[in-house]
Amino acid sequence: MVVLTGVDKHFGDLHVLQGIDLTVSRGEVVVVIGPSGSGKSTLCRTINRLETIDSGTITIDGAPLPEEGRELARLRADVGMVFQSFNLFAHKTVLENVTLGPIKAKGTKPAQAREQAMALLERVGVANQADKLPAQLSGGQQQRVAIARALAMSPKVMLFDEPTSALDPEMINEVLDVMVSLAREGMTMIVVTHEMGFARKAAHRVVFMDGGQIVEEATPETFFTAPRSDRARDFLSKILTH
Ligand SMILES: Nc1ncnc2c1ncn2[C@@H]1O[C@H](COP(=O)(O)OP(=O)(O)OP(=O)(O)O)[C@@H](O)[C@H]1O
Repeated sequence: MVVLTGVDKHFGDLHVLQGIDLTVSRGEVVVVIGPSGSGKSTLCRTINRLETIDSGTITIDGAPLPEEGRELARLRADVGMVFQSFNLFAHKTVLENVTLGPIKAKGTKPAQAREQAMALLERVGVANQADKLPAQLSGGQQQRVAIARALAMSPKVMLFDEPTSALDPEMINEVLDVMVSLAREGMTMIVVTHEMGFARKAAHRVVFMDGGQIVEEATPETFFTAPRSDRARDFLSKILTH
């Protein structure tokens, strides 16, 4: 379970997160949407400790987020993150990209890490690309490798920050399908996306952010048919007409 209480964050004068309270239960899939600049990425990045917070608390299964050192490495293993840009090591093979984390952070033996990585690559449908370099793969395949890499650490929660927005349209579904299957397997997920099809299919809850605040939360069904706030209504009318 991920719990944020009163999380505040400034970038200089910009108050980018304003008292965020959010609880994500184990096995829950929360989709975060909102206009550009509303703080969605920053929210993800604070949960993964890529950004510090000014005040408030963030806990994962009851443990507060560590600041530094070995504990930070443990946290990085607890939180699997998938970014818009796949962030794979260009000069390592697909297989090495997936084995590296567990070998370094968890001390997993190479043979065991390889076996686990092959199973994960199979799960995301790219096992036949294991010996290639990332640049030899399509964007959709690279993003699926990035998902496998995040899963390799056996995370407690997976964060996705606009995972399909850098992809050509025909590759979006292959990545979303992997995410839907993870959701159905009971993975705890926080997903920043404007792919409303994913939200409808897999989300338990939609969280709408604007101006660094959570303005509204509801089930996808309620949110898409009857948003309560004017800001959410305006936002939905813009994205759904695109
Ligand atoms: N490292 C940083 N330094 C200064 N300002 C930042 C930094 N990162 C983000 N910001 C600003 O904080 C605000 C929120 O950014 P954030 O990326 O969290 O929003 P977002 O909702 O994810 O937007 P988008 O949908 O465009 O990715 C924006 O105004 C952004 O310019």
